Amino acid sequence: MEIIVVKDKFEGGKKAAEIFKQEHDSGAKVFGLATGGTPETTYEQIVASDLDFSDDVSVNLDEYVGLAPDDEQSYHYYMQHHLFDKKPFKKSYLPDGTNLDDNAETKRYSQVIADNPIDLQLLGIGENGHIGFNEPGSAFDSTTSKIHLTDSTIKANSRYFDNYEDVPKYAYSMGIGEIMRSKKILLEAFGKNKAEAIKAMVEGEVTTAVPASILQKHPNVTVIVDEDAASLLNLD
Ligand SMILES: O=P(O)(O)OC[C@H]1O[C@](O)(CO)[C@@H](O)[C@@H]1O
Repeated sequence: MEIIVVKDKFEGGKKAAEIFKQEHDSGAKVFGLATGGTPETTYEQIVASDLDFSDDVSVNLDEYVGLAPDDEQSYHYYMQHHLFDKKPFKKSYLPDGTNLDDNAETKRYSQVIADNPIDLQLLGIGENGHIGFNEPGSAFDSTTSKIHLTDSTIKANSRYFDNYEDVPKYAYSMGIGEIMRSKKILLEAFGKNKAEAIKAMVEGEVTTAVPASILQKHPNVTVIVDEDAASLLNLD
């Protein structure tokens, strides 16, 4: 695991956008994308760059069950607003939150991922160590599934909603097994509230109690952390 410590999320976004450019220049065609507060500066930098995705495909990690693409809290809306409006891809895939038939939707999305092997997957990390929406206890070989969000995740994400009750309790998420099949993984974390999760991911035991810890077993992971998120690491 390569760890890059940056001053803040702005420097982190710049570094991440550089890595997108390098991978794109060396032939990456399928980009796995994330939502949440963490990748916002990365998308800002990508938008300001000369990167052109018009011949490429994007595959997002997750979507809330029950939210339609035009719902401002949906991850479809987030992606449209932060990236796709300004840097369109040839084709962009996200789980369909309006499909309430979870068997059909998870099967469909797993097929999308199988048909579009991911060259570079961007990840954030939850305070509880989740990647995508794969909460603690998720199997390391999981495929796309409907996840019951933990209280910690609902609380963390309630900052984007009027109140706690409005946060959807379920999400469709790419599985850990599918994330692990990405050729390269780029994980970002900014802020003190991510320090425990980063320490457990990098230096802790590989355990399903910390989903991100499985990344220790992936051959090509780069982690971009600011000084706060890196503050508990034993770096020499
Ligand atoms: O970046 P945030 O908002 O702290 O969220 C952490 C992670 O959890 C999620 O919200 C759940 O997938 C991701 O989008 C994000 O990478």
